[in-house]
Amino acid sequence: MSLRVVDHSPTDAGHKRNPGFPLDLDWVGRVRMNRSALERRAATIGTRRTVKKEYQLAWLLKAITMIDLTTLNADDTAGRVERLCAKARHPLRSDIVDALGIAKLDIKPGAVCVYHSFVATAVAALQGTNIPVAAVSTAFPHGLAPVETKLKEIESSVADGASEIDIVIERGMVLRGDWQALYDQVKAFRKACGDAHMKTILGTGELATLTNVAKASLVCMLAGADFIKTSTGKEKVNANLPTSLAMIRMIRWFHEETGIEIGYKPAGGISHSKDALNYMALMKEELGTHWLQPHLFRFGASSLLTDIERQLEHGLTGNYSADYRQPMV
Ligand SMILES: O=C[C@H](O)COP(=O)(O)O
Repeated sequence: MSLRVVDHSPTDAGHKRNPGFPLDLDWVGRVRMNRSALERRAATIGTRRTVKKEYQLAWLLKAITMIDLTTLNADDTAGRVERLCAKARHPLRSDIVDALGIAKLDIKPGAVCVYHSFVATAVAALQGTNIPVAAVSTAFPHGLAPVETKLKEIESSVADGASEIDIVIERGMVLRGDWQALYDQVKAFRKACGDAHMKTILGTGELATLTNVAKASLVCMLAGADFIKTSTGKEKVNANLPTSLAMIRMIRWFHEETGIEIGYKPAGGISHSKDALNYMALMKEELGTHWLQPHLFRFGASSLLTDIERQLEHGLTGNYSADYRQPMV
């Protein structure tokens, strides 16, 4: 099968990391989001445009390179994390890779994402692959621990080899409108991350309004976030398209004002290929193809890869295989 595959190599050469900026409360005060307008716009994604046939397979392969392959369960074990890392090394069955003729592309996920306790296990299991390990540090998923404890957790994750840190903000700071407290804490987290890239989880389903989501996005970007991320996957409402639109528009505004490109990570409940394609279409339409690269876009997802693998097989054979043929962990 001849596949028109878009460029999968991460081209982050020349990417300037967010240095952080002073807290501009006047800018924060000017941020407003209109929920019904965002919902109307989001509803058009996936209806007006779809990618089909070999283009769809190419988009799905690209999606794999932007997945943070995740396990964040209370019953995680070293064995489960090792199996997840084995899947990260070989995200697609070899018969699918051969049939698509994509062995040379060496497709790998964006990162493996685990709790702090399993960072060392994942780093060891991924040795020699260049796949980064992301740790959810700072009292994930609630974020409610003394700041010193959270800073220590970040430092420990970095010491164990995590090169990406997903921090969670205290939702109460947003609900109280205490932007200074949020800024100060996220800035301290960024300092503790050092060279590790910081993704800032907002817990959007618990922030009450899209204006709050947008203001919190801005404050986190000003404080030095490399990525803004929707959810922990543990809130009642996780990633969705209207919320994504609010965050993506803040990324665009921030870029217009500062020239700095911030990454976006929707997370929680993204388990179908169609969802992945919708998020990618949204990114392309709002920020351009340039943003569809692993250093600027990630899916936080525990089961998306399984569905993508099934869709790729369906694209090749016309049949859907049973879930057990694409086991995750
Ligand atoms: O950050 C990642 C999320 O915890 C994954 O959520 P999920 O299990 O709903 O895919």
